[in-house]
Amino acid sequence: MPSMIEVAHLTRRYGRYVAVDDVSFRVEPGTVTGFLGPNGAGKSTCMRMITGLTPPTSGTATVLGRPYVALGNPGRHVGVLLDAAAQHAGRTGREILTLGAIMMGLDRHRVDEMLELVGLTGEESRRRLRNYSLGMRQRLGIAHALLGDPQVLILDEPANGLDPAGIRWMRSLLRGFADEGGTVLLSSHLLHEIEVVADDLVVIGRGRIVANGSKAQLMSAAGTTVRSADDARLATALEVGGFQAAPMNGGGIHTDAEPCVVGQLALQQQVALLELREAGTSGLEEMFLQLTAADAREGVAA
Ligand SMILES: Nc1ncnc2c1ncn2[C@@H]1O[C@H](COP(=O)(O)OP(=O)(O)OP(=O)(O)O)[C@@H](O)[C@H]1O
Repeated sequence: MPSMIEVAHLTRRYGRYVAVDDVSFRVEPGTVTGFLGPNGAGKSTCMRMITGLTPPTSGTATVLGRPYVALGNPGRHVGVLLDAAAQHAGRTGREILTLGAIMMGLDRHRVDEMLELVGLTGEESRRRLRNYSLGMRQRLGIAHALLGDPQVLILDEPANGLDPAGIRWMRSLLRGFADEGGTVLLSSHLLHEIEVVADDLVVIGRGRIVANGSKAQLMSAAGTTVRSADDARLATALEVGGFQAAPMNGGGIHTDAEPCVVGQLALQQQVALLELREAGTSGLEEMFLQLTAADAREGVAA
């Protein structure tokens, strides 16, 4: 089956500044792909190029096998949420959805269905957007993206402004969408926000892809965490053995050696182990921070 979204060597320069640098990835049908990167990494610029809002300096992006702008009535194929604040502040939520429905040639009852789906009440739908909280704008944006019953969703930081219950709701909505064969590309600057729902991850730092694969692949490559009675001695033994050994926040060591190797080395060194496990999620977080730390453009000083 062809990829639903295909990005090939996408590059965008602003003057001499390279915001997106030779980015390539694919998003497969029936999956949620998390597009992860720190602030300023180039996620929004990529998504704007995929949806035809920003012309690339070079490279191509296709959705459903065509450039987005070449899709007839694109909202019926691809649901897009790029900036939840970008809607007209003087319109009510209901008006925004109704206009969308008219433009896409949809039955008006879709508007009520979508309002109900995203949990906006009748009263809320009649408020003007300027009086919406960020979370309500996100819900409305998701309703707008889903209005045309698309096969593909492209959502830029949709969890921004949602409370924990809202984030959980959104995850189950997106999971359900993908399980029924839909395709989701979802960006975030926070791993924990999307790792539960993502099947695949594309990690971007300073405009470049720094990791790309299934979550399971990336997790298994995420190494081992160990706590012992003598971390310094164990770390030295690991390094002598050719492995990396980095101290973790709050104690313990993160290493690229497998748990059985760490156990053997600890035995040789007669260092008592207190805890030994595959790093999994915490390793993924560690890897995300390491991969992007050198690439973060903002954040450290903030
Ligand atoms: N129109 C523009 N003119 C000049 N620079 C731009 C423009 N749009 C984006 N950039 C720069 O390109 C870089 C990537 O921005 P982008 O918004 O794509 O990042 P992001 O990963 O989406 O980050 P965030 O999570 O902060 O939105 C940033 O340094 C940004 O300042």
